[in-house]
Amino acid sequence: MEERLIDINAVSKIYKLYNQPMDRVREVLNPLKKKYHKDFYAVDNLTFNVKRGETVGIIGKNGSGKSTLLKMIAGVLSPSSGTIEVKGNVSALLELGAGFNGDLSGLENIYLNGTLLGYTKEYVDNSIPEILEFADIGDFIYQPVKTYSSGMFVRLAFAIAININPEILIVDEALSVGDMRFQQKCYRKIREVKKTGTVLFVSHDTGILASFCDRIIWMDEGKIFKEGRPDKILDEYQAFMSYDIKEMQAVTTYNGEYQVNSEVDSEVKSALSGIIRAQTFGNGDGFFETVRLINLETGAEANVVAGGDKVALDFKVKLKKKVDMPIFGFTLKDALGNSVIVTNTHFEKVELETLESNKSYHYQFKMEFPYLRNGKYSLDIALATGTYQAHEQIQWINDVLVIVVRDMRPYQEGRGYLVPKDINFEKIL
Ligand SMILES: Nc1ncnc2c1ncn2[C@@H]1O[C@H](COP(=O)(O)OP(=O)(O)OP(=O)(O)O)[C@@H](O)[C@H]1O
Repeated sequence: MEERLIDINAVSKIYKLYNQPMDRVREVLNPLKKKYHKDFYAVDNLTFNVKRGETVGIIGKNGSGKSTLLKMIAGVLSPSSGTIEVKGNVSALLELGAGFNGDLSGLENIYLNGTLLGYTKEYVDNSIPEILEFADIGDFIYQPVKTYSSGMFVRLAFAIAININPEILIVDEALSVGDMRFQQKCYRKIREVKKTGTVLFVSHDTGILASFCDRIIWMDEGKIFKEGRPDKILDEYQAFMSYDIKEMQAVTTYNGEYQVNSEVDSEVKSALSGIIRAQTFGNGDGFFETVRLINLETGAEANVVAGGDKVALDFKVKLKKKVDMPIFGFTLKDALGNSVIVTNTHFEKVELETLESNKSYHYQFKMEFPYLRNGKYSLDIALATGTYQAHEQIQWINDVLVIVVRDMRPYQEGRGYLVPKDINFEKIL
């Protein structure tokens, strides 16, 4: 059986909320023990576990209870009810500078933190060279940490947390402060921790979560609202954050039945076969009847494309009600859900007529397909009404199309996102 490193059972954290500060005193002094407070559940009866080798991302809007949960796992806060069992040493990066004494130098704080985490002086002595190298803040290590910039703070905190070989690493949004190079260095280290232990992550960066996490827990009002694989949960979360939509309906993908061209090899076939069911949301005033990517030279449906192909995103919509100020748009995403192309009729400066009720319309976005690295991509399509700044979704469909990009030249593995069409290498004399 896989070993559980974190076991959380019916955990709640309740805060007493008073309407005014005096109510707290009134409550203490009241001879009849009258209540002057309301119970507020920051974390409400949560149960889940995390196994060794698993990385779990925690998402949710501000105030949904993420930090409270991580603090309880880290042992900084105690739950009001329920049990938390943690096996192994925990290293937590919670609020910036938590656990630091501002008047002590960086070096003294390393010892202070080491002791707080239960390590001997010898152990910390041995870890010092690695910590200093990782933090890379030079002579500032001898200065009081209250003089540090927020970036320096996080460098030192992370260097300590990661270099004492934690089995459970908890990172609460802290990394967003460091610069890009430092972040990359941290992510490499986090991958190492993941091999033998577990990492719990709070971040608003869905790209990072998609590339790191095996599982996402979406919290809302102190409860688990949804949990599952990143590709399933993160799209819905983004829709929720942008449009306040919590439930998407499942629809069958429009291109679920592929007529895979016989020249296409088995690798492409298998990429196309694992298609996820598309999900949709909107106010229901209209819907997409068909969505296809067409190769304009052959006229055929293009499930497999290469950079430079002339293609059209061809779609038909049917309106149930009249739609003023329509906007059509699409997003092409890579396999991790990162947006590669985002455009719409507003960006393309297209003025659209009012769409009449009970009518169907047929449009195409035509373009030369960009030169992207080989792989599987998916496409979202949407019809909205209003302006770019303030609009309502008529229908948005996630992952309506899955597209495989194939550059037929040999040895295309390991390329960056964009593959320039022609790069000439010249010797300058
Ligand atoms: N000491 C406290 N007393 C009363 N309420 C608190 C206390 N600490 C947190 N809360 C409340 O608990 C809820 C959850 O807070 P928490 O910081 O865990 O949310 P979060 O999901 O981490 O938010 P964010 O994304 O803003 O960091 C919030 O409504 C917050 O106001």
